Amino acid sequence: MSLTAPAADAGAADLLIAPHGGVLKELHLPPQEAEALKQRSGSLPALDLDTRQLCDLELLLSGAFSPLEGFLCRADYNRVVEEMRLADGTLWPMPITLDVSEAFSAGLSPGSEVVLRDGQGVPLAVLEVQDIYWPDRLHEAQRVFGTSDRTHPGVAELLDRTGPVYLGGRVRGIQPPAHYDFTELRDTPRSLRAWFAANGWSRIVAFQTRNPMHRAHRELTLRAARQVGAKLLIQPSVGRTKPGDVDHYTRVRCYRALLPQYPEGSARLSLLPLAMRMGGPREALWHAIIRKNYGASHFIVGRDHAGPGKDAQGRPFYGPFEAQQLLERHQAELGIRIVPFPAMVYVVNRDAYLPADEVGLDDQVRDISGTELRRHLHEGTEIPAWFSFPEVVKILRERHPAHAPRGFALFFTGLSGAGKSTLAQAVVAQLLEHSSRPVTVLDGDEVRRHLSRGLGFSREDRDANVTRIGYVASEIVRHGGIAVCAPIAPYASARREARALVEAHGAFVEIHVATPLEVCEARDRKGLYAQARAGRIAHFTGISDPYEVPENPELRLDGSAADPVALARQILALLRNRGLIGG
Ligand SMILES: Nc1ncnc2c1ncn2[C@@H]1O[C@H](COP(=O)(O)OS(=O)(=O)O)[C@@H](OP(=O)(O)O)[C@H]1O
Ligand SMILES: Nc1ncnc2c1ncn2[C@@H]1O[C@H](COP(=O)(O)OP(=O)(O)O)[C@@H](O)[C@H]1O
Repeated sequence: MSLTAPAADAGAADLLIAPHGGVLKELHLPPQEAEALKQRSGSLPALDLDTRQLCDLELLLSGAFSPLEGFLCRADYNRVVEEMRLADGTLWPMPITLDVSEAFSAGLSPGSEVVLRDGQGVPLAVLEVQDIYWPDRLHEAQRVFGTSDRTHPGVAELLDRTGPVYLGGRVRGIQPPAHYDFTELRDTPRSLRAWFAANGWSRIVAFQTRNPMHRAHRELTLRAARQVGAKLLIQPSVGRTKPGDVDHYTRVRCYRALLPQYPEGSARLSLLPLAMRMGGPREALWHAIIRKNYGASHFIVGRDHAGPGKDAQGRPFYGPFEAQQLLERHQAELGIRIVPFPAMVYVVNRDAYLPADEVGLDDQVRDISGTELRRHLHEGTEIPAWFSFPEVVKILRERHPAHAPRGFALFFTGLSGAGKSTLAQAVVAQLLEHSSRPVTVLDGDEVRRHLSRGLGFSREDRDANVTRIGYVASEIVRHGGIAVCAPIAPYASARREARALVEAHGAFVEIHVATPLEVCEARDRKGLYAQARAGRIAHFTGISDPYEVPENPELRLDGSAADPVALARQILALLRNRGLIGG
């Protein structure tokens, strides 16, 4: 069985930079072979990919991850983690791995085939399993991200939402993942290279972004392009970015509105279905390699490239110019030229944007952070013309109307009988006294009658229960609603998972109802503690099953310290302080 031949570069295409490793590794099979494999795939074990895996697969198949020919086997993985190199020595900084559960891996052995499907069950590719291995994910986090702090989104995903077993092996493509949005802006490395060749572009500087672009970005990209005498490729990541980012539909509308601000024929917009890891320097190196595969000769690396924000102690995970330094160290081997750029700032007295390192002592500098911009949008206050373009601001205002309430989830956790349901009821009653915002209650017992019917109290079932609650809450929050959840949720990892789901769209307020076990047991409203003590109920939380005490809840209160009305008032005060409710 043969893979499709690499693009036959000819004429203008010869002027383009060679892909990483020399050859564009497109992994799609020719149509007839793809159809035959699709027919056969019905009888293979199937894996339905999550968003990250789907993005990775799409970029593997299209050749954007050249020279990779599949998901990393152990030898490649180990060397990538330790040294940012594949086993053969090729520079490659990010582990591209296919994680699965232990149960799924149990039915496989080297030589097995697995059909990789999208969320709707459509077969996209077949993996020839070469290697099945148990990675040390903590070690991976420390080496790849330089930390095991779960405030880092890449670390949280790796430690809490990544299966324990990795499958390595070659991938053969049946069909690319389907996209129904902005189809005219989606390119493969081959199609973009062909467009460059057809339009006589060979010096091309690529710009990566996960945010809406404003004047500072336009100035930066224009300057970078002029500096190196190149055309500009604006290639935003639209696969998965940092939780809480502006959604890609809105961003792409903004980018489109910005394009007329560039000299005609000087800039091209193309979307990259990349699942970012927010891995700072290593990620920047990876971004550069990907852009090289798309045919860009230069790559802009700004301040704090692919930065994950601050750690649990409020310190940045990476130095602002660490990414630039790392890429410069590998410049010769990389091929694609790095264009390092300082932050662009607005200098009031000159009414111009300047690189931060060109600003004089007498200059008066202004900037608006992402947080400030969100505040302006929320409060409907003026966004100055020096900061952005009216066309871009209009799109952002449509998406984030002023004073639109932000959705949030109130997540009570604690032992059975701690007072979670009672407090949830009291809070809901007080919320409804003041406003008519929609409130949905996801109470432990209630959820188990519907959403989680059939689940028991094993760790696996409890985790599934809490994740379902987190998922439903995240949908409610996404639409600006209030979700009040009250499960025991005894495991920290499942609570973190629920938090991550919700925080992608709004606020997550965790309240530990820390009523002492003796009080809960003395209350024993349902008689369950007595039964648990008598050994008639196994795995009862607090008696014969663990409860992991939350380390950093937004609020911890003793559910026996005051009456529920008083405790609920305390919670409402917290919500008010955080700007989540009015009054
Ligand atoms: N083994 C065991 N351990 C703990 N709780 C038990 C168990 N068996 C039944 N129950 C009853 O189920 C309610 C807890 O369900 P949850 O969905 O909140 O639990 S979990 O979050 O999935 O751990 C809990 O309700 P609450 O008392 O309202 O917390 C109990 O009534
Ligand atoms: N603040 C409180 N003061 C006194 N009793 C309370 C308080 N909160 C709850 N209770 C009582 O404790 C029992 C268990 O409360 P419940 O809300 O059902 O707990 P959970 O949902 O955590 O299992 C109920 O009988 C309830 O009336």
